[in-house]
Amino acid sequence: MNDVSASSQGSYIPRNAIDHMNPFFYKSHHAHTHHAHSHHRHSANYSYQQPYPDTHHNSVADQEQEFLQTPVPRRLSVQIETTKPSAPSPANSTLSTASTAVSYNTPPATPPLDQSIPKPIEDAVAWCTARARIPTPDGSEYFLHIYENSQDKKEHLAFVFGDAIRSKSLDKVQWNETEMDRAKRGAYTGRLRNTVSEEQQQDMAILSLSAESVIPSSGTISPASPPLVRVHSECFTGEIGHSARCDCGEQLDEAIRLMKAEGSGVVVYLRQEGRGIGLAEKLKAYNLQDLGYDTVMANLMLNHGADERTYEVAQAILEDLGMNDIRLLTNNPDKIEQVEKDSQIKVVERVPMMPKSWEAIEQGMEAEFEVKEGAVENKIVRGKELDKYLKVKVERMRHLIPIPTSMNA
Ligand SMILES: Nc1nc2c(ncn2[C@@H]2O[C@H](COP(=O)(O)OP(=O)(O)OP(=O)(O)O)[C@@H](O)[C@H]2O)c(=O)[nH]1
Repeated sequence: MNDVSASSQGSYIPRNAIDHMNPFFYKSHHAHTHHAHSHHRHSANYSYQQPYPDTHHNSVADQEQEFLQTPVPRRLSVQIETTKPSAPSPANSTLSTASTAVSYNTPPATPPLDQSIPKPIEDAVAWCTARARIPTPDGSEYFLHIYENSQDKKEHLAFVFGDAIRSKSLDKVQWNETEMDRAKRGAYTGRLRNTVSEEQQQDMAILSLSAESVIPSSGTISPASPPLVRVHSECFTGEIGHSARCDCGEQLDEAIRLMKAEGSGVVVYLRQEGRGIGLAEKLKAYNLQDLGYDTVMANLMLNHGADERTYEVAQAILEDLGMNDIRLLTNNPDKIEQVEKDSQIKVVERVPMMPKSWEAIEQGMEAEFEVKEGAVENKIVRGKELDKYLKVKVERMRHLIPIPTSMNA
């Protein structure tokens, strides 16, 4: 476990990060992290580990194959040593690709938080502070819910489709509030109607709500089958930035489309950009990906875990929305485990999210599958970078998507 392997070329990768490259490692290891970490904190334990296996002996394809088979930690659970190891010789301190060379010879200045200190176990609580109707271009609509919570300061969101799904915390009557106060924060059933005349629009003193102002709900009250749920993590680049590096925008659109079609469902939109590492760190990871490292390795090289997301807030939001049995839109088995863990929520069905371009390839429709140049209205993505990213998710992050047979050849 603690042996140090020195390679002739390479970067500072803590040996333990390599030893523990197992997607199940975080959970199984958690119980004894304290001992393990306190040990590592006091022993200089860096190694100059090549990010890819020895380039002198294997072909690039062999190296990639070998590397892809190395399981990865869900979160990085090693301590970075405070004692600086002896400096590598210049020859050992360069990561290079055919066209680029990047110096990488200093250990990270800021060690990650000490995850060996057990956090107090407390249940997350989430409460809805505002809700409003959002009409969409095809004439359908949903209610956007904003949540605060006991775990962080971020504004997590829920897109709620259909009138049957209600937020308990939103509907709760607050002390001294008027019907107008409730209407302002979205705590009404049905729809609000425009009953304000043009003259009244200038008069801010009119703060009452008439009976005609609310149109009662005409929708179904209880959905027939367990509702569709998507627990989605923020991806600025994929959802707003038209990036073809990932399928996040396409997945969000598809989840919304399916829920509109069913007339019911919830997208919990978590502000966990970059699998929890944040946008700035994700951009750094993209630079490493441009140098040839995959999405998992790039995170590890930045001293992050492969996936640092947590799902307690999602559970709390789903519980507030009265969810019990759900059909979860995901390819990610880790997400299913995390959403169900110690909660009332049960994933009774996993609804796969097949990437559109892979679906087209599998159906022999690749030629017909077209992404309009500069298209922004639909977020269907395709391309070599997307293919590589998706393959890594299947091979190293346990994602349950069949790789098109033509890509395995
Ligand atoms: N660090 C990092 N994050 C990424 C990268 N590409 C996308 N993301 C983030 O990954 C998250 C989405 O993760 P995915 O793996 O696509 O999906 P998932 O939510 O785990 O699984 P599904 O439910 O099957 O979609 C979002 O927070 C994105 O910002 C990347 O290359 N590096």
